[in-house]
Amino acid sequence: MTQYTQVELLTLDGPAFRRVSTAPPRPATDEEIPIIDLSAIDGDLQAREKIAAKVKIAAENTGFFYIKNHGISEELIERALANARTFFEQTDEQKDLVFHAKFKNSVGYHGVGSTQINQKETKDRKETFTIRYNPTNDPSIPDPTALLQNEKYSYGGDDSLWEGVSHIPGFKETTIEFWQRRLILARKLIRIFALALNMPENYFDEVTTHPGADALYVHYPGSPEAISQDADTDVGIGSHTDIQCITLLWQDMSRGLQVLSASDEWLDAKPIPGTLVINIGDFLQRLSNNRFKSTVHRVYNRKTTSRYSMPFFLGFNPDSICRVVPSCIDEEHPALYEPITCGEWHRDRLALADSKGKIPAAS
Ligand SMILES: O=C(O)CCC(=O)C(=O)O
Ligand SMILES: [Fe+2]
Repeated sequence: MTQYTQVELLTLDGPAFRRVSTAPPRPATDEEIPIIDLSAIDGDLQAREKIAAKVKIAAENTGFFYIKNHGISEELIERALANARTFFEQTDEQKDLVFHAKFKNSVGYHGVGSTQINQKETKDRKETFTIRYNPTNDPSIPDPTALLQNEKYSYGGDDSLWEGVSHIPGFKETTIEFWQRRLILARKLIRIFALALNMPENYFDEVTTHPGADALYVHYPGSPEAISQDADTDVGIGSHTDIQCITLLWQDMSRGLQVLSASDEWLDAKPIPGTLVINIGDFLQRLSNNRFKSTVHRVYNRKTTSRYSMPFFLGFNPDSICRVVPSCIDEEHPALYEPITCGEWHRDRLALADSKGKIPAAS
């Protein structure tokens, strides 16, 4: 008989609990985590509606899917990965040149065990390098000056962040280029999500002009020997949901990403070459009146070798008030949530994690 335990999650309304089977993770079926082909995304509306129909099913089911033919070149991804490796292979002193506490908004370096995304589990066994939205790098912003003058959008400490990694050839250029390509792709995807919510495809355009856009390099070190069950730094990243709208994740071939299925079982979200993993975050779940699922996931790297991943988190403009999407409201489904800005939401969620004594590295 299936046995269950519970995962406890931090939410602004107090702790939330999710039932989860104690069985080891199993492979996901093609329905549970489908592969969606984006080759027609720049075609006509009808082609995008077809993609949206597939995204809708995935969003209402597991909340995770893979995308292929997403338009970001393997060459750029390999170049970004090489930079991530070079960065993490440095000495602690070199990595601390970009120690997060030197900058605003937690950008820069967080060391292994310095974060704990799930307070009921163990410290995260990962180190990260984080950048956030910077209007100067956004190809769709004609004049970033006005935005930069506003504290809310100001990236803060940008130049000094790049100074701390300037000894790594091409690091800044490649990191920004990869961020830009994902920002462009994320904006296309959010249009697909608008269609999937039965709204016009430009519905979210006005809230993605200067959106939250956090990009991380993540290194999960290998463990020299099997990690004992009671070690206090065990998992790669504990069970959690992402905070903002959608996540675009590149993962290497190590495996270790596990996703909680609609039937409360852990699924292996195995790496598939040429794909990115897309998942929905809490803010989009909220705007969809819980129609689209922000799904619990975690990473276990219990191998002796390193695992690398490169997530990108899209939010909406930090200052735009967002309300539950009208198509998700009817007499039987009244709006479950008040309007709120994504910035406030993100800040409160990060502060909640911080109040538990652990500074989150983003997401
Ligand atoms: O490293 C991964 O594969 C996933 C990381 C993740 O879930 C996160 O950073 O929110
Ligand atoms: Fe995540």
